[in-house]
Amino acid sequence: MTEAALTASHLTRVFDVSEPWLNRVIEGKPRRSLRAVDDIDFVVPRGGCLSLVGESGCGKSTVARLVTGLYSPSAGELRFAPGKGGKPLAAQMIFQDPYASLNPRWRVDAIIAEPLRELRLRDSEAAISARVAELLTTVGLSPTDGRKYPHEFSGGQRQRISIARALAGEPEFLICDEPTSALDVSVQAQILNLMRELQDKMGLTYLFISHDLSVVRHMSDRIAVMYLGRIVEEAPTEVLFATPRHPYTQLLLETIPNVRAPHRDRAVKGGEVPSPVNPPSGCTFHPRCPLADGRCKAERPAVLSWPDGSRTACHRVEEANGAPAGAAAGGAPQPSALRKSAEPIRAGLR
Ligand SMILES: Nc1ncnc2c1ncn2[C@@H]1O[C@H](COP(=O)(O)OP(=O)(O)OP(=O)(O)O)[C@@H](O)[C@H]1O
Repeated sequence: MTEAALTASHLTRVFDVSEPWLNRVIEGKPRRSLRAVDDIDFVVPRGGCLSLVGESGCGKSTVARLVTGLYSPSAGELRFAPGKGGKPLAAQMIFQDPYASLNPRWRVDAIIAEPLRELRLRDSEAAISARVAELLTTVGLSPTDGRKYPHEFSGGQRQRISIARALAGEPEFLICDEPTSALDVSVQAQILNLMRELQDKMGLTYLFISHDLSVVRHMSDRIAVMYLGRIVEEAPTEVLFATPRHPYTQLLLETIPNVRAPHRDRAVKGGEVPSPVNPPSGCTFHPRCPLADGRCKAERPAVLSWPDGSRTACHRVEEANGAPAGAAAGGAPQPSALRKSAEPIRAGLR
């Protein structure tokens, strides 16, 4: 059993998406709210990686912003374990688009030095320069690259610069929001390998966010699949890939091309994600679910925990499996043992 770095309990974020007051008064329209994150529980194991996966709009980035403190929860809570030396756990974010998140007018050494200066982590210019050079080397760049500007680098190199800047703040916890989705597949593998190496070397904890199960497969100890603001399945990575239980997880897995069907259509089948402003009744996945019946339309499924460490919110899974002695409703999962260091991620990922 591993210690938790972060525990989310009943985490909820509701946005007010009402029209302006005057329009509502004139046109008699009611207030409208959108449950971007709807009562979710998860644990990020210390020194491990939990990935959140799902289609666009399912609430992944909102969770990332809640964890970084950019948004506050509408309900529920986030509990961080203490960091090194009893200090609050230091978290840093790595963004999807390294170009947009790097100031184009600053040289790379100034970009990486900024957290060192702001957090007063080094007390002289010489010490700052030495640390910047060390960080550039750590992420596989050359200390002389510090003299260049972001536009002089490729996408993968820019993401290395973003990682170096994030590491400059000496974080223990990195929140990675689609860090490789703007990169070519072969470069994605290099960045994922670098992130895993850094995790092993520095004992970093990751909350990793992606719409692509194949990207998170090699990074994650556990994977949580989100749909319309809820976690519909959460399991140890190998369990999720070997025995995906939820019909939505199965749909997501079908979109991963494999050796036998490399050109498989990557769109998730079963139609569009419904509007979270006016979500479907019962199980919100029922309009797209090939297994849905009357109960799914009427009744919201509870989250059940299974003896293999997975959790699902699906009536049909519950009916197909019975409710075995080990299954229990609700509650945040326990952090389980972390994966062993695996083979390097190959170019192509899949
Ligand atoms: N500040 C906001 N105000 C109103 N609605 C918001 C706000 N931020 C997000 N939403 C809505 O919340 C839902 C979840 O959005 P979120 O960005 O978290 O999803 P996502 O899974 O990260 O999608 P993507 O991969 O496209 O970023 C969406 O319907 C989105 O329109």
